[in-house]
Amino acid sequence: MIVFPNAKINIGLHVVSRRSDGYHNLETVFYPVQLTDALEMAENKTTGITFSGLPVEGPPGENLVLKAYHLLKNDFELPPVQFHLHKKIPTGAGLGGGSSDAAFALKMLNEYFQLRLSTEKLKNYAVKLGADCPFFIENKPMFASGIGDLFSPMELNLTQYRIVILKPEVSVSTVLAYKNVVPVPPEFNLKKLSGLPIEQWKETVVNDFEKSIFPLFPDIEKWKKKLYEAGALYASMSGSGSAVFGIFRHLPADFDKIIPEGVLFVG
Ligand SMILES: C[C@](O)(CO)[C@H](O)COP(=O)(O)OP(=O)(O)OC[C@H]1O[C@@H](n2ccc(N)nc2=O)[C@H](O)[C@@H]1O
Ligand SMILES: Nc1ncnc2c1ncn2[C@@H]1O[C@H](COP(=O)(O)OP(=O)(O)OP(=O)(O)O)[C@@H](O)[C@H]1O
Repeated sequence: MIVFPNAKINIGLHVVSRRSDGYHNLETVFYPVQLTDALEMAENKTTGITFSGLPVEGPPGENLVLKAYHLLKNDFELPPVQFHLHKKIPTGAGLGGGSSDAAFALKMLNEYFQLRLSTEKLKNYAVKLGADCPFFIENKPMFASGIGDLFSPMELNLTQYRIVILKPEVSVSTVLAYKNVVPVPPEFNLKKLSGLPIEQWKETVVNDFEKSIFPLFPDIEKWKKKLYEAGALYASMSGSGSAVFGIFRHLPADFDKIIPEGVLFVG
C-alpha cells in the first residue's frame, strides 16, 4: 500500500503563551498543500520491521514512521512490515514533513490492518508523535489552538490562487525557534481569516516566529521580500521556518528571472 503524505503551511501563527510543560500555546491556520512524500508499506514476515529510503536525520529511534508503527503495535497485534519512504518535503522547513509521514503511517496501518480506529482516536495517537501531527489526520484547512492540536474547521479555499513555496538553504530547528520566541497576546483573531480579503492579509496576518528568526537567518527574510517583488498578494514564513510561501493571483511572466532559485513547489 502506498500513501502520499503532504506538507502544510501556516497562514498566520501567534505564539500566545509558554506552558509549564515546556510547550507553547499557539493560534494558527493550517492549510494543506500538495507537495508530497511517498510512503510505501508491505507485510514482511521474514526480516521483521524494516525502513528504507533516503535516510531520515537523527537516530533510528527518532524515525517518526517507525515510532507510529510501534505506538500502534503497543495496543494491537501487528505483523512486521517494511516501509519505504521517498522524501520530497525538506526537514527544518516548517512544512510538517516528518509529522505528515507519521500521521499517514497511522492512517495506513489503521486501514490496511482494519484496526477500526476513529478519527478522534487516530488524533490521540498522533499528538503523541508531535504537536503538528494530528492536523494531518483530517488534513483540511483548520484553525488550531492549544499546542496546535485543538481544531475548528475553516472554510478556506485557495484553489483559485497559485501557491509558491521557497526553501532557503538554511534549516531551522523547531526547538531553537520556540526558545527564542517571545509570546504575545494576538492582535488579530485568525478564526476570522477566511472573512478577510487576501489583499488585506499583508497588513494583518503575522507569523510571530519571523521577529526572532529573521535576524538570525537574514536570507529567509530576503526570500520573503522576493515573493512580494514577484507580485504575491501575501507572503510569509511557514511555521518555525525556514520555508517561505507566497500566494499569487497569477504568476508573472518573468517569475523565473525574479526568483531564479530556491523554488520547492508551485501549486
Ligand atoms: C511550528 C509548528 O510547525 C507550527 O505548526 C509546530 O508548532 C511545531 O510542531 P512539531 O514540529 O510537531 O513539534 P514537536 O515535534 O511536537 O515539538 C518539538 C519542540 O518544539 C517545541 N514546541 C512545539 C509545539 C508547541 N506548541 N510548543 C513548543 O514549545 C517544544 O520545545 C518541543 O520539544
Ligand atoms: N520521516 C521523517 N521525515 C522527516 N523528519 C523526520 C522523520 N522522522 C523523524 N524525523 C525527525 O523530525 C525532525 C522534524 O521534522 P519535520 O519534517 O517535521 O520538520 P519541520 O520542518 O521542523 O516541520 P515543522 O516545524 O512544521 O513541524 C527532523 O529533524 C528529523 O530528525
